[in-house]
Amino acid sequence: MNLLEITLELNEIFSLALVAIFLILVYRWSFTTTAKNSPPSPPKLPIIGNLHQRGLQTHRSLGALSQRHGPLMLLHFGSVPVLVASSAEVAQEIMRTHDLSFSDRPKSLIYDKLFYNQKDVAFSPYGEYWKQVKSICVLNILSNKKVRSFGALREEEVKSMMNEIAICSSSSRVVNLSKMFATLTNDVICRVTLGSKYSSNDHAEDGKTFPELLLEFEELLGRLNIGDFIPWLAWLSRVTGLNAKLDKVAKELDDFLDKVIQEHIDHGSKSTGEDRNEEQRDFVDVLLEIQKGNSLALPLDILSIKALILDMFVAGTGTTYTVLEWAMTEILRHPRIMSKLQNEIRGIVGKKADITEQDLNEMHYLKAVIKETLRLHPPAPLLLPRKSTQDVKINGYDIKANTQVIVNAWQIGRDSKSFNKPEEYDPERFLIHSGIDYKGNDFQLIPFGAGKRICPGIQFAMAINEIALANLVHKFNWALPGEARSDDLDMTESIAITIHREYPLEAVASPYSC
Ligand code: HEM
Repeated sequence: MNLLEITLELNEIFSLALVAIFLILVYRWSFTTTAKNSPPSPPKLPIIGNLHQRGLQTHRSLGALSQRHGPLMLLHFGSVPVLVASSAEVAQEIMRTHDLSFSDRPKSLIYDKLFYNQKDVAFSPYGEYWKQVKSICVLNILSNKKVRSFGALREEEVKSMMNEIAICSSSSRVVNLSKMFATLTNDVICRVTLGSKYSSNDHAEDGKTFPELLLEFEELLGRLNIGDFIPWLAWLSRVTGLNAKLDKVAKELDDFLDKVIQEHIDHGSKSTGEDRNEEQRDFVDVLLEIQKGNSLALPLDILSIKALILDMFVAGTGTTYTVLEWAMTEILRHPRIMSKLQNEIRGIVGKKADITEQDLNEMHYLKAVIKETLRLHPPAPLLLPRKSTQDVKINGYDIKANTQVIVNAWQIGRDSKSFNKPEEYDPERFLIHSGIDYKGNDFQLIPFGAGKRICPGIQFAMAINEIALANLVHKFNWALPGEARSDDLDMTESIAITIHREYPLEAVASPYSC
């Protein structure tokens, strides 16, 4: 989101706030309609409700509000009731005890336009279609077996990143780690999904690369569309340009996907025929085969195929590389942790040239570093929004059907009831409590969500992150550029659905020889 767009969004919210203040005077502050047995709510304004309290970094604003109103809060975004969960206990009530009642996703103009009427997995309403497409993705890309089968491909891409770093290092150039991580993740997902890389050299018609298009897409996903919450103000999205921008980016990506699918169809037997073994077939091949086989309860149309391909990139790329970005940021800020990690990895790998998956299993400190990064910097701090499908009671409070639900994983990870000195980056805590994991059973650490809607890409993402981070700290010693000290490292977060660093992470690498 650029400055102009942020200003527009702020203007939009600000004008709405002014209108609302006027109405408050008109109604002589007589606007109180919250039901008796609802969870605690901060006071709301007419029309906009609590929209003005979302802030640009919504996880932080909601976190601060929850400190005042408690871990189960009911807000109103316009006319939409929004339940906010900010403790492990409440998250468990929502995503385990009442999981089925909270497994739906809300509708939104943004998701509709970007994901072919929410035909992807992530934004699809709960139901048979969602079950079918989720299991297609798990079976063909995301299962443990599939993730293991991509091991060689992952290693090749990590090697290619290490070579790039070695080149920078030999010419004393600063390494733009953020860019390297984005390319690595994009290349792995491209090869698995589309069969080849579409990175910095492949330009769409207007000169944008595929990763650039994805970045714009991701930024749009994090935008606020007032019309989703105040339906009679839906026209505002046309005035602010949001509608036009959504159409433009959706069209650009649609053209790109058409091109890729057509290439697969044109290659005919080469791409989809039996002469290619299971390992050689990419996700597009598999989806086209499924479509041709026509054996599904709900047939896959071409829009579903495009939505599923897009999901793998949008749900998988930014989320995965942001973990590497924040992990390297934190260990550059904490030299003691960096050297402890290097000692572990160098001790296990010894004089071998390459790190194997078997080696990774022994790297407990590496895993603790990744867990601690996910705790303090969950890539999707508010997970993805959910919606209740029936009336439910939580902690004695009545929650009505059609209430939107936000689980603040960012705030939950910083709860002093669960973690000692929660603001400190301290991977050791996960050596002591090594049983705490992020797979949806320990509600104090839920960067991937939990329950039926849990992220199916955990293994896929962690396989990339572990091998990449292990190689980075094994093969190089790292320092900040110039005279910068670890305390100087900028920690500003971006404003998007996935929280990256606002400014790229840059560092200087010097080769390590054992
Ligand atoms: C560190 C990396 C990742 C993080 C932190 C992450 C996080 C999340 C979160 C928070 C959700 C929503 C869960 C909920 O509603 O409870 C989600 C859903 C999803 N993720 Fe991930 N994700 C990551 C990587 C991936 C990867 C690599 C893929 C695929 C290549 C992927 C595919 C999906 C899909 C398809 C969904 C939708 C699931 C559903 O609605 O049923 N994710 N992810």
